[in-house]
Amino acid sequence: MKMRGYEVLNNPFMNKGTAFTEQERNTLGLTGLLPSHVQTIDEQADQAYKQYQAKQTNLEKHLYLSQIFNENRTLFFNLLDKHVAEFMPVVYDPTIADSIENYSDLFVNPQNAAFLDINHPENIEATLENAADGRDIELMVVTDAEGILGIGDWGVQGVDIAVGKLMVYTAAAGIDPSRVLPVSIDAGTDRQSLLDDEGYLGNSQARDRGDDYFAFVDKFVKTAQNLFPHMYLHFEDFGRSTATKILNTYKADWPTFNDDIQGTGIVVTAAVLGALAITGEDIKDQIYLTYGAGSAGTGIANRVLAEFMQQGLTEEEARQRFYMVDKQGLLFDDDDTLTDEQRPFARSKSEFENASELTNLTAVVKAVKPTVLVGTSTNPGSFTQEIVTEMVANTPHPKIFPLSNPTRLHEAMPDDILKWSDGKALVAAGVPVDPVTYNGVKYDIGQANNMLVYPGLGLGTIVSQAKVLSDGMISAAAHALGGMVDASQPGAPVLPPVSSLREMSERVAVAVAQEAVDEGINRQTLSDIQAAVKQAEWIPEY
Ligand SMILES: NC(=O)c1ccc[n+]([C@@H]2O[C@H](COP(=O)([O-])OP(=O)(O)OC[C@H]3O[C@@H](n4cnc5c(N)ncnc54)[C@H](O)[C@@H]3O)[C@@H](O)[C@H]2O)c1
Ligand SMILES: O=C(O)C[C@H](O)C(=O)O
Ligand SMILES: [Mn+2]
Repeated sequence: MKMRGYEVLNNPFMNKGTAFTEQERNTLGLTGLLPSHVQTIDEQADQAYKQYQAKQTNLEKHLYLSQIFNENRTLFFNLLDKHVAEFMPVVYDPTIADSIENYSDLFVNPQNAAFLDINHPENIEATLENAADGRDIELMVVTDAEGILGIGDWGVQGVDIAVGKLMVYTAAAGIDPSRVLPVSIDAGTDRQSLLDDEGYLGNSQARDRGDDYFAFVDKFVKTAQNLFPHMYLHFEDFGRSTATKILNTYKADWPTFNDDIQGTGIVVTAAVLGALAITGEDIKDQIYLTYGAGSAGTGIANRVLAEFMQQGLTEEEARQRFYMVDKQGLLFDDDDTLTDEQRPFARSKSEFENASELTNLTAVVKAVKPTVLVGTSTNPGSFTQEIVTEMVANTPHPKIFPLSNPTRLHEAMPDDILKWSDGKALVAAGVPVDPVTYNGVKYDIGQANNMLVYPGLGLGTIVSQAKVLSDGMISAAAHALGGMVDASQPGAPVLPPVSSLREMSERVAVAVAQEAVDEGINRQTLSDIQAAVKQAEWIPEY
């Protein structure tokens, strides 16, 4: 039966609020349920923007926008579209970290998420069906919230990252918001403050990482694929010990994507390519140092390594140019605590005269003389003046990318890096930062956040209905993004600005869909890819 009256008003996918026309009010049983004046979406958006501006803190702004999201998706995305660069840090990173930390206290609405409970694997199918509520889902973002940004384990409260990533998918790539599903896997939490909190809304039990957990994930993936056979599945903020294992289990069979590993890998590869376009250097001459060799650190290194090989180096030659530092210092091959992902990058102690001293980043920078330094360590302030000065002494334009989120965890802030390097460093940061003026030059700082790429990657995969997300599609995305810098401007950023998110996403989507077609893994026939991508984009208008 067709929805009527309050059912319509309370459905965020259908609700237009005061913008329902007189005729719609008559046919949908809304007569008398709204004030008489009919508004346009632009009037609604203007009014909402004024209210938004009156809020004092970013968290208040975030909650206000969430309220509009909860009530009226079209208006929310129309507003977001009008103010994308201003709103992105409020709906997404870094403010989303505050909303996650306070989720249980602030809870008002489940936001159409699916809440899967590790204690009830028998409810997986019903949960997904209930949450989809008859909608044909083409994209899920799932998190178990073991490694939210750099802030760790937040249990069920991490569901907000799935909701937030999906907001960015629609804002950046026009993914239809009625065809997405945020999913939380509540596998418990090891955060004592949540376990001690009577108001905590998730399972108050230790996090499960055992066989039960992997069986649960397996049941979820298979049930979801069965219910929605064309779905693209995005994994977000899983823990270091499970993320790669899960991705590797499914990536050869279904279109699955891990944002921290693959999305970040693409963005940083694009940032390296952008930086090289600015300096005119050759990628093959770069020495690459990872600081913080977890999901993102190793994922990025693998993608950049693949780029070195694509540009002509053998794997052995390429690996010679990579070093990794984690808590213990430079990673060596005699260390039996290395993860499977770290091991291929470990070095031999015999390469160094002072191997036993290479237990901190400063000593390693002095020893290996990196030209590219990427921080995914969650260790704030670790890119010190001494390190930056040392890099400048060894390379004319060091590429320094502090990526740990949120802002308070950044390894260094761009203004300091530019000051310490006398304007020579090429910098990108994980969160948005204002331009830096140094010695009369304005430096725009690229935001090396995976949000620059995952929306377009998803759109390209969905439009082509690719059977899997292939390595070639991932590489195509990095090149599409890496080719967008304007190297002729002094102080140009190494990545395109967030204000051109839509253009970026479209470009990435076209490149990705084209690659799927070239590889013959598309399940959707596409004669004009550009047109198909454009046509797939949902527009936030009534
Ligand atoms: N900008 C982006 O797009 C982006 C994408 C993904 C992750 N990140 C950020 O990167 C960080 C790491 O995320 P992850 O998913 O890889 O987490 P992770 O837990 O998998 O990895 C973190 C790694 O850092 C290491 N580490 C912790 N403290 C350290 C220290 N003092 N010195 C050296 N290494 C240390 C840990 O041992 C671990 O290997 C987070 O802050 C996250 O927000 C940013
Ligand atoms: O969520 C972000 O802003 C980027 C990234 O996926 C992260 O985990 O930090
Ligand atoms: Mn993440």
